[in-house]
Parts: sequence; C-alpha cells; structure tokens
Amino acid sequence: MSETPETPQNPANAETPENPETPGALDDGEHAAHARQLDAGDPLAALRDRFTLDTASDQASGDAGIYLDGNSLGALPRAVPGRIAEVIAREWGELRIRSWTEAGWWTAPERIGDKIAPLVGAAPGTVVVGDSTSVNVFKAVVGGIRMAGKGCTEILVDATTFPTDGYIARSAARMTGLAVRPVEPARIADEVTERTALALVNHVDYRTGRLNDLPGITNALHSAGALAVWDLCHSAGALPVGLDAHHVDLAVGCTYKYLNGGPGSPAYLYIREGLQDRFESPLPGWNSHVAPFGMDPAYAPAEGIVRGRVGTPDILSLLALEAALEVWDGVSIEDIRTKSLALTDFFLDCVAGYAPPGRVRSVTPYDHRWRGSQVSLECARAGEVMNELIRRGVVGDFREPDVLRFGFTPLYTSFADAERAARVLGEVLRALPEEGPSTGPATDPGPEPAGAGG
Ligand SMILES: Cc1ncc(COP(=O)(O)O)c(C=O)c1O
Ligand SMILES: Nc1c(O)cccc1C(=O)C[C@H](N)C(=O)O
Repeated sequence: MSETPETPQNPANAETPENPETPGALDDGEHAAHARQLDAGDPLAALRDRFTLDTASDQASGDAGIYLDGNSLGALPRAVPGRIAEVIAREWGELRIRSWTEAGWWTAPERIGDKIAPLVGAAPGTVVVGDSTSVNVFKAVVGGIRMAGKGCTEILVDATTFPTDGYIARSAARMTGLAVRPVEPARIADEVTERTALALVNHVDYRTGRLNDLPGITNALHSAGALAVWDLCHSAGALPVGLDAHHVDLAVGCTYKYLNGGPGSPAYLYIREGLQDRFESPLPGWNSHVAPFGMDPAYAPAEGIVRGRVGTPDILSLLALEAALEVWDGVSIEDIRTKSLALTDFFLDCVAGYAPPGRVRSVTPYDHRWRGSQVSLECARAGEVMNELIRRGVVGDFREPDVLRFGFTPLYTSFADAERAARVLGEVLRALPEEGPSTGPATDPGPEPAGAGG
C-alpha cells in the first residue's frame, strides 16, 4: 500500500461513443442480468436480512428506495429496536441505578470498544467508545502533541480533511502554541520534518472516496519522529484498517456510518498499547480517573484505554451500537472489502453504460489500492440531479460544489441496487440537461442540501 497513488483510470470517465443517448437503446437487460448473477453468487447476500430495509419484492415493484447513503448514516440493524426496548423497560425502568453494575453499563465503553477493535485491526484494550468524533479528534491531537518531542513546532493536517478535523486541530494547536500546516495526504511523506509533532489524516476522503496510504504515511511520519493520527470515519466497517499491524499511534472514528450504530451514536478513540501510559487527556473527566468514586479533587488517570474516557457514557446510544455490532457475527472484514470493490467496480461499469457520454466524471480512483467504499461523480447541476434521484427512490447525497456521492455498504447493498441506481442516474441526466436554467443547490444549497440529513 505504500506505492505512489496512480492517476485514476475510470471507466465512468472514459468516452463511450458507442453508448447511444436514448434510454431505450441501452442494453439495460445485460447489466440487470449481470447484477442478478452477481447477487446469486454473493456469499454475503443473506446479511441484508439483518437490517430493516425495503424488501427485494418492494424493489421489484419499483416502489422501494435504493439506499446508497450508508457512508453518512448506516441502515437500522434488526436487533436494535428490541434491545433498546429491553434496556429501557428492564435496565432503566426496573433496575434503575443498579444497572451501572448489574447490567454492565459502567464497563460498556471498553466492552464495546473491544467489539470494534477487530474490525479496525486493533488488540483488545486499545479502543474506547464515547463522545463524538470531533471530541475524540481533540483528545487525540492534544494528547499526541503532549507526547511529542519538546522541539516540535507544528502539526500537519490533511488538506482535504472533513472540516471538523481541521477546525479542531487548529484550535488544539492554538491552545498548545503550535502551528498548523495543511498538507495533501500524498505529500505528507515529503513535508514532514523533525519539528512536526503529528499529522492528522483521513483514511478515506469523505468527498472523493480516495483511500489514503495509511501504512506508507504512518511509516514516513515515524521515520521523522512524528505521530500518526488517523480519522477512520469512512473506512471502519468498509475495509481492513490494520491499526496495530501498521503501528498507528492514535485513531478516531464514528460509528454511525459503516458500523450502523444509529444517528449520533458514540465515536471511538484508539490509543496504541505502547503509548497508553504516556497519554495525558486534555479532557480528564471523572470517568477516566483511577478511582472515580474516590471523589478526589486531584486527578490521577486510570490505567490503559480507560483514560480515553471523559464523563458519563451515553448509555442508550452505546447499547444501541452494541446491538448493531451483532451484524458482524461471523463476517470477515476481508470479505466485506472484496464485495465493496466488486460493487463499486460494477456501479462504475453501469454508470459508463447508462450515463450520457461526458456528463459525469468519477473523482473516485478506479485503482483498487486507492478506493474506499463509495463512488463520487462530478457532475454539472449535481444538487438538482441528487434531488431528482432521491425523488425517484435512489438515495445518495450531494457534496459541494458538484459531487454526487454513492456509498456502498457491503453488508446490505446488492448488485441489483447498484444497477438500478446507475440506470436511474442515466434517466435523470437525460431529463436534466447539462445546461440548466440555474445551477441550483450546486452553488446555493439553502438550508437543506440534498442528502444533508443522511
Ligand atoms: C471524516 C469525518 N470526520 C469527522 C466527522 C464528524 O464527526 P462528528 O461525529 O463529530 O460530527 C465526519 C462526518 O460527520 C467525517 O466524515
Ligand atoms: N454526521 C452527519 C449528520 O449528523 C448529518 C448529516 C450528515 C452527517 C455526516 O456524517 C456527513 C458525513 N461525515 C460526510 O461524509 O459528509
């Protein structure tokens, strides 16, 4: 994974003069038949039943939606409503305060961290669940700066990062007297110096779906004496991460995308085992104290990953997440990756077949080494196109200024979903010519841009 990223070659970019512009003349049947064949041979196909989604027969009748926004909000696992009803009725309703010990509420952040750990290649005891990703970015960046060498004067931040990481990193740097330098992930190895404390990098770019080179960048940072801090929001649950194997120092991620924990479900913090005793949290709440019920005015951190905690855990959301993680029973992340790449390859082929030539350009690398689990298509009038796709039952989302995003969650997305989404996209692009009366939400999103609520 440490080779230089190649220029993406993408069938959806390719000129396809042989593709007729009239919908009826496309060979829809061939793509649809291929989708049926791929679904029939898909060893993960049955996992879709672990989720509440529109059924295959709803889809056959054309009434149901195709959900390609699991990279924003994962679908609802079937086990969650029953478990939450039980937690409310029994644990909160009857046991009340006793549940902190008798129902295992107190230890839930580490117990659930241990369930996420194998999905990101981490050992037990290295992941703690709680707070939002934004808050965990703050803990990781300040905690990392405090571990760095005294002569460090700067931190590097992925220049293409999801904005919250950049905002928080800037604030953290200001508080600690360091400078912030935005650097493209592919340039980090060249830009890191002995004065760099750490780099904060997104594993998968939220906008383009590009997979950044975690092993190579981590290695380059270490060679310069800097720490590697990764944001796994768009990779955890979609592809193998290998945190321990690649000696990542600190990592954060959300659980509401490919981990299907539900809206606003708590995020997680990973601290490499060898660094835990040096980690000084910038938010040393009583839950990370060595003796929380000692009520000592002086702070003394707990041993191990517990020191990543802050205050009282958000129990209902945490336990919903725990139930959601049951969908991973018997599922290997390597098989998920294989299906993810097959789905995105197939979608790109279908788009190349169905979209009018030149109307969309994939900004997601075609090269598997650099592809996450989404396909992002640059397109004129993208906001309007996405609104129309959603109206026709294909739910992806739109990101400024001109990107259509389609997320593929191998646990529940079928090849038939991919084919139908591409077919409807082709229809919508024909209905909305490139030069429209206005550029609409692509330049002026208004209060609710397409897909914002996903
Ligand atoms: C890469 C990345 N980091 C952070 C966040 C946001 O984190 P939070 O859960 O704090 O809103 C997102 C998405 O919302 C994201 O895509
Ligand atoms: N967290 C979100 C939310 O509360 C509302 C709408 C969208 C989101 C998202 O997760 C956005 C997402 N991180 C993105 O990749 O753009």
